[in-house]
Amino acid sequence: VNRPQPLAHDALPSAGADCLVSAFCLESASPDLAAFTRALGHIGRLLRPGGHLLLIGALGITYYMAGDGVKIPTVPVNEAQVCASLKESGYTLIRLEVYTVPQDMNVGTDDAYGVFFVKAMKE
Ligand SMILES: C[S@@+](CC[C@H](N)C(=O)[O-])C[C@H]1O[C@@H](n2cnc3c(N)ncnc32)[C@H](O)[C@@H]1O
Repeated sequence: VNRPQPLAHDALPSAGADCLVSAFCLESASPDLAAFTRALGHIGRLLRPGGHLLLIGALGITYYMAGDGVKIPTVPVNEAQVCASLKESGYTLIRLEVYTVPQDMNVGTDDAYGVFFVKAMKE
């Protein structure tokens, strides 16, 4: 997702995909908010105009543990930043839902305060 063309050029129909699903990837693959926004633009190139993006991600997350002592740094984003990044990358937001993580579910594997669920359309 850090590359302008994330997949081989013949991996999808030339018109682009109807729908793309990305879950808990962009905030872990992006070093900062600018890279998060660029990644949204990169994956958007895989979609046909009018195609839909279902994007799921963690809110406010700065790290997650991927195994014993393996701490993966992440970019913390909030709802407003996700909306702004989508707009900047050529999507129309259709729906945004947020799940707030209850305190007692925080067991130390990450520091997200919530999860966002987005449905957006590629312009
Ligand atoms: C927290 S895991 C989420 C895995 C899975 N999508 C899920 O929801 O359970 C983050 C995933 O992001 C993906 N990822 C990390 N860097 C990436 C990159 N530069 N390009 C594409 N995918 C990447 C890897 O597959 C990694 O397993």
